[in-house]
Amino acid sequence: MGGGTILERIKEIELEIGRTQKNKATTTHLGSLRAKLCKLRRELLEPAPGASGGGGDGFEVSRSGDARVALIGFPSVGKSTILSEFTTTKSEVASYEFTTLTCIPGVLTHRGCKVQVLDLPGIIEGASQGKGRGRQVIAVAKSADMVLMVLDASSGKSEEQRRLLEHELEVCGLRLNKTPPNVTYKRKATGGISVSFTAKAPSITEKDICDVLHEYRVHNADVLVREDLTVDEFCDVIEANRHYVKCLYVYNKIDHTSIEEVERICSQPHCTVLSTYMKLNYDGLVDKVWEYLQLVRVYTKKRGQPPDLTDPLVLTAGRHGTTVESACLQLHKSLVDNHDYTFVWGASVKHSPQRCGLSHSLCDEDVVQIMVRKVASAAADPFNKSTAAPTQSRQQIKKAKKPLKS
Ligand SMILES: Nc1nc2c(ncn2[C@@H]2O[C@H](COP(=O)(O)OP(=O)(O)OP(=O)(O)O)[C@@H](O)[C@H]2O)c(=O)[nH]1
Ligand SMILES: [K+]
Ligand SMILES: [Mg+2]
Repeated sequence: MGGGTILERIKEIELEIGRTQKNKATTTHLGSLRAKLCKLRRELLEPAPGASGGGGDGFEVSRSGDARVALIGFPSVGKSTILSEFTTTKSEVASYEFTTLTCIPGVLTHRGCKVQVLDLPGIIEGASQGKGRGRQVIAVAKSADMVLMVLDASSGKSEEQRRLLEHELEVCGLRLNKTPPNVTYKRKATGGISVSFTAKAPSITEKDICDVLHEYRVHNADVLVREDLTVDEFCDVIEANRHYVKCLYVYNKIDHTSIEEVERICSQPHCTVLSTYMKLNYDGLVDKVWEYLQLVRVYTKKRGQPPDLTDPLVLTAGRHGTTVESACLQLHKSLVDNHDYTFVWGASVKHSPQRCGLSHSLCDEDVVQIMVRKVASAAADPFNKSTAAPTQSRQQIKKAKKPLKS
């Protein structure tokens, strides 16, 4: 035990987990094996100190547009065809595998938003361990707001390939269509371990949590569990570097499958079908992507004028949030510092317009008129460029307004 390469040790532990029957007597052992596995996988992914880290030839494509979608899939499932059909960029399409060797960006414009779509080389089993260009591809997937996992519905291997790819992404710290566990974990300097539950959690016990913490050599920490979670998910909380990404499974080439198969696919969650040959379900795919990205378009308006409906601010729930504050930040930081209130029209308010504070959550197609505090001679209209934005900070203003107590 303990010897061999990281990969060999991972294999060994996976085998042992497979061999160990799950029962009361073995839960501690299984928990500690799981935690060990998590640690080893992290070691595998983190380049050794001093090593180049497999970098250098990563696909650094700069982020542009309002959201980023990555096309992930085995070779020749039709990723480049999709990029070429749905964006104005043409990516080379061919019947042989590994046609695409690098990351090719395109832009999909929908409802006034620009979505960056990235075509990528095909990945295969073992990608997470550096097979092919797997690691670079997965690094791009991590940077995306959404993954389109493209599968070949005509191959008869789509389900197997899907499981393999899910495993590769999982091993690299991606969590598809999951939300971060609702657990607070705080390390401390002293005081030992304290675990409390505010919800029933049949999948994990206090002892499991203590065992995992012990494995991570954590001896002082507060843990508050607010929902049920597994030991693996608790390891995710400790590792704290997981990427929670939406994933839509796109079964392409349905021109080569039966109606029954199409029906089977469509009845599964997070799945849609496509045929680029017969141009089938293009609108369905774009609608799904739009639904998953949950982009919030916010139109700004100046006092006494109609809103500007041509150029929305686009907010994303995952990346920067969808509050009035996020909208202000996209325009200028001073709008947050000097924010007085914002008039909001639209679905996020009961009465239109409604005065809202910075923490108010906006909905798609809301209209906002941001009002800043009147400070000295500066005007309240942030969109009027002829009047300089107030330079005093909120604290300064508060101080100035506070009557002196004695
Ligand atoms: N029957 C059928 N074939 C398709 C469809 N979409 C793409 N193809 C074909 O599938 C083959 C592979 O397409 P590509 O777009 O190059 O696939 P890829 O996933 O980008 O492949 P790599 O870059 O090699 O990973 C090409 O011969 C395409 O013409 C489809 O909807 N139906
Ligand atoms: K190909
Ligand atoms: Mg390609």
